[in-house]
Amino acid sequence: MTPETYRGVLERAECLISCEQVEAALDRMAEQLTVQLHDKDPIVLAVMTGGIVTAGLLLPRLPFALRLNYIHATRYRDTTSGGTIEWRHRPGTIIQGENILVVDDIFDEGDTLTTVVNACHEDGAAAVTSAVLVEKNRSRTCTYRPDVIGLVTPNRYLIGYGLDYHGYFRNAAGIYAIADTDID
Ligand SMILES: O=P(O)(O)OC[C@H]1O[C@H](OP(=O)(O)OP(=O)(O)O)[C@H](O)[C@@H]1O
Ligand SMILES: Nc1nc2[nH]cnc2c(=O)[nH]1
Repeated sequence: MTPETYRGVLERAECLISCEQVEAALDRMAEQLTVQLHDKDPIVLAVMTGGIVTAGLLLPRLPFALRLNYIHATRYRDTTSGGTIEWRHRPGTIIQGENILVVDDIFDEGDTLTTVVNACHEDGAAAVTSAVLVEKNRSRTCTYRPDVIGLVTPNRYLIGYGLDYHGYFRNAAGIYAIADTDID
């Protein structure tokens, strides 16, 4: 992406959620997760790639024994619309008999989290809890819902706090909706 394009996308984007609001949402998520998991010795699975930002911000807020690992299923692959799920890393036997916490940045159509949670059950997890920073306010065909949700946003294409546009803007400070004219 050229520096001009980068600047233009950011200038045209609308800030929907400030850093302060995201931090407050993370505090609330951590409180709920602490109640649910403080004595469960969970393995946290960050859903790569965007989920590492939410996981990284959440972990220091969780004052109990846990281990960190990752899982990688992707369906957007540098585009703004979802396709078929592609597996890049599935942890397999290490999750057998364990309490799993799956952490992702966004629940949009819901296919990614549904697939990841189902895979954890198939691979023998004792229990699976899920947490997402953002849920879009939209209709969806999947019936699964995350256990813990930080924020609810309008159904627009979002960037920031792990959410990318063509691989960029995961580091944007705040959650922004890109302009309709930038959606491809
Ligand atoms: O609810 P869904 O419609 O399935 O979309 C949610 C998924 O989309 C994004 O992942 P993406 O496939 O873009 O990979 P990324 O994390 O590398 O950006 C996001 O991080 C979620 O995992
Ligand atoms: N960056 C980004 N990734 C997504 N994956 C699913 N929905 C979104 C979205 O709104 N923004």
